[in-house]
Amino acid sequence: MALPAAFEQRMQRLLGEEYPAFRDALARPQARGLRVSPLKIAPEQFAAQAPFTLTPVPWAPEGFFYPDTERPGRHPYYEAGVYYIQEPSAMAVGALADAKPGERVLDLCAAPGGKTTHLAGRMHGEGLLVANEIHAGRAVILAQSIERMGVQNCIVCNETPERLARRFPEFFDCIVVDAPCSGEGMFRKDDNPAQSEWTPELPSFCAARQAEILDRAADMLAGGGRLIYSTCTFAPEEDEGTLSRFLERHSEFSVQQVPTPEKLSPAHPEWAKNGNPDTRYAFRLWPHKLDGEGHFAAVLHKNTGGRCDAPVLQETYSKKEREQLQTAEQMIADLVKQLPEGRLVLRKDKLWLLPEACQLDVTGLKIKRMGIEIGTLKKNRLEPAHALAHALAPEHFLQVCNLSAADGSAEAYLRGETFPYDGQKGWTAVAADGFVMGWGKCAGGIMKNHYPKGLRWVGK
Ligand SMILES: C[S@@+](CC[C@H](N)C(=O)[O-])C[C@H]1O[C@@H](n2cnc3c(N)ncnc32)[C@H](O)[C@@H]1O
Repeated sequence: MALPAAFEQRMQRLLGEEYPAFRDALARPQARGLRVSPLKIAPEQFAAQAPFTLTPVPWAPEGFFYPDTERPGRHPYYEAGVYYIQEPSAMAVGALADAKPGERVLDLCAAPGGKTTHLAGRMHGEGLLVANEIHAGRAVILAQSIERMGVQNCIVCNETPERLARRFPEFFDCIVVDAPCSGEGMFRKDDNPAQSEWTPELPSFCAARQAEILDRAADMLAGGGRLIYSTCTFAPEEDEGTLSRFLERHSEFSVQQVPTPEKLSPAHPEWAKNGNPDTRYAFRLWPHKLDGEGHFAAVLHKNTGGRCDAPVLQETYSKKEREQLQTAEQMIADLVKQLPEGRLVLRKDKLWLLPEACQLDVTGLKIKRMGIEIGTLKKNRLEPAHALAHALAPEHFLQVCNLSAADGSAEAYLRGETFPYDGQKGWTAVAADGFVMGWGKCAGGIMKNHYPKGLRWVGK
């Protein structure tokens, strides 16, 4: 693989004797990884029963390598949100963030959702997870990832860090800034435009943008909270450089000394101009030292400051809407045995369930989704949302039709096929080996397929 000459020269200068090993690693195929969602199954349990060859990723307990010859991204379990396909090094970020149930967590640069869904798995549906993406198109993809992974306690927004910071000063316990960067760590990845877009000036451009994003993250972090800064680049002008300049501007922050996860290496303050010595507590992930791409990650601690609350949701409904909500509650009882705790809200004809931590006043912000989408109210019926099928465990549905991934019946469902089914009339959750993929509607011994048309396996 040909690399940009200026990049090679810099890396040769920085790595010295190690450079040939680094260069050789970039010529080898990339490692493949998937991260199991604890919202669906305990990772070790899945590894024991999975139809793939999985070996643990040492720095992320939910993560596993799989061989290049296998395709877990084309499997009913993927569609059911059992795992997320994620580059193995990228899993270090969610592991270091270590989000806890009940916390208020913000993923500020979140699309397509790799880190967000990792954080969500650690939170087990408790607390508030805000996933933000500045680009509208990418925010749609982020919302789809959240839906597929069945995350209940997330607000997905499409905002600038500035506008969010004005709404949520000193609010979050944990903020992840997986920053837009020069992408040098991804030069090896298939179909990655990083290499063709790279110029010698890109790192300083990215570093300036990272500074602005991190400053807004600092505004939004509560005192005592942690800020995780990560990139997928080797450039010290970003990485240690961005961190050092941040620490200069923010005396209220320090780099937290966390135990070094297996295979991760210390960062290099001496590589950055005026590098702060404490940036040695940050981590580098090297492709010649582990099975993964290049990454950088640091955990920062905010030593001073308060913890503020944000205005809560105030919704008022007309008499007609109140009646609609009441009817909806009865119709929900025909779909599920029990919904998680939360407040039902009606937005136009759409019904959402907001867990308590998600009941925030978000007026004026661009919101893509919030809590659990329950369904759409049509004349005298409720059409359940696809998201609802992903959000609940099978035991919560009134009716479940369990297909098998091994005999091809789950795949046939994903292709949109109708099939004979001797079940009760009505909406039925359709699962692959106990992992719910979507809805079907049973009538007269036939299961009508309600897997969304846009998601169907065409030609697969
Ligand atoms: C490295 S990617 C995030 C990857 C994501 N965290 C994941 O794990 O799937 C960086 C993201 O930052 C977004 N971004 C670009 N410019 C930004 C800005 N000025 N403020 C906030 N986010 C920005 C990009 O659109 C991109 O989605």
